[in-house]
Amino acid sequence: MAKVPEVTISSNVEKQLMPVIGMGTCSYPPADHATVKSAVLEAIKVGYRHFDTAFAYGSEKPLGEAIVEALQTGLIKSRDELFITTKLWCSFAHPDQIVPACKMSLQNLQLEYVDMYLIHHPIRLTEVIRKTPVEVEIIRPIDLKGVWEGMEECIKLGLTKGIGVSNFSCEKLQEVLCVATIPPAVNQVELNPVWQQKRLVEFCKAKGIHITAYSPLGANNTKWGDNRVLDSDVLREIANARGKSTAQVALRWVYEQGVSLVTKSFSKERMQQNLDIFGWSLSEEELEKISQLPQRKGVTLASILGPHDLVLQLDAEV
Ligand SMILES: NC(=O)C1=CN([C@@H]2O[C@H](COP(=O)(O)OP(=O)(O)OC[C@H]3O[C@@H](n4cnc5c(N)ncnc54)[C@H](OP(=O)(O)O)[C@@H]3O)[C@@H](O)[C@H]2O)C=CC1
Ligand SMILES: O=C[C@H](O)[C@@H](O)[C@@H](O)[C@H](O)C(=O)O
Repeated sequence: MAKVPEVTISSNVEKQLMPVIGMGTCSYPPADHATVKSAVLEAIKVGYRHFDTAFAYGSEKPLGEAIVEALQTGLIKSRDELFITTKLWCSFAHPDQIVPACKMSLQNLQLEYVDMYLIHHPIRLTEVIRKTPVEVEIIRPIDLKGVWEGMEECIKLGLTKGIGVSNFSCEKLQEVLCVATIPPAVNQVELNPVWQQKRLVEFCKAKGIHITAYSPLGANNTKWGDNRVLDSDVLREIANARGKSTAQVALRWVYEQGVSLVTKSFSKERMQQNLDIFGWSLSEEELEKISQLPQRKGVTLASILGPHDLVLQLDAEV
């Protein structure tokens, strides 16, 4: 079984070890409960120990059930062997609702704590939504100071070991850093060869915030992604020359940026392939070719919530 390297995350209260590759659980079209549960069990079997979920994905419950079963069947000996990340949905991004929302996620997951709790997006919705896009009336700016205090409270109550953010620009991170007693440990953002995020990577490095890349394969075959990564001629040529798949070249490039990554596959063969990116590295020449790829953000909040002014403003920040 593959052993995935770990990265030390040290900007929160305790030092944490996070496996550099995590399994995503957001699928499109949304997978049913049984499919998510069996994919998680398969992922544990092939060596994944880091799982990424969110209230919004509806995958907390099947992930929790898979963990219970993995413990019962001895696939893992203790819950501590896993690194579990979940996220505060925008509908609960209000100071009074952070602790209850975290407790609700823990209940879904049947866990006493998560390893990382992230603010999913820097925006608030005043209602719990059942469908997207949403009406403009329910969109509000987020009270970052109040919300971050709630996140810090989750650590103090032992509900989570670490706290962080997702989809935050340099500007939004700076706002959090100005009010934080406990700085964010992680910023989970879209990052891949066609959206390299050089400025954000530099900024986070300087501030000691660890980046986790999502959609490292460009989220092909989903509503929010496209095939620009997996259909890239440059990546395919490198892959052919190396005897690797295009996906492995993309994931290896992401890993070489000094970040961790969460990628989703519910196929056993691709799960294994996506873990098999160690023991070789890209050459200077290959890195140079990849750095020249045309850049465009793939995942936008407007594609989820609708093209409302505040949402478009956030999408324009990088
Ligand atoms: N914080 C945030 O706002 C966001 C977080 N995320 C998180 O990041 C995770 C991963 O990102 P995601 O957007 O899913 O995109 P990915 O870049 O991981 O791409 C997933 C897609 O690629 C396919 N795939 C996986 N491996 C391979 C391979 N080796 N070769 C060819 N195709 C492959 C999968 O299909 P198949 O299953 O059939 O293999 C799926 O269609 C999510 O599941 C979620 O947990 C994602 C978006 C936003
Ligand atoms: O309803 C909203 C969705 O769950 C949205 O938040 C996700 O699709 C997001 O892009 C993610 O994957 O994190």
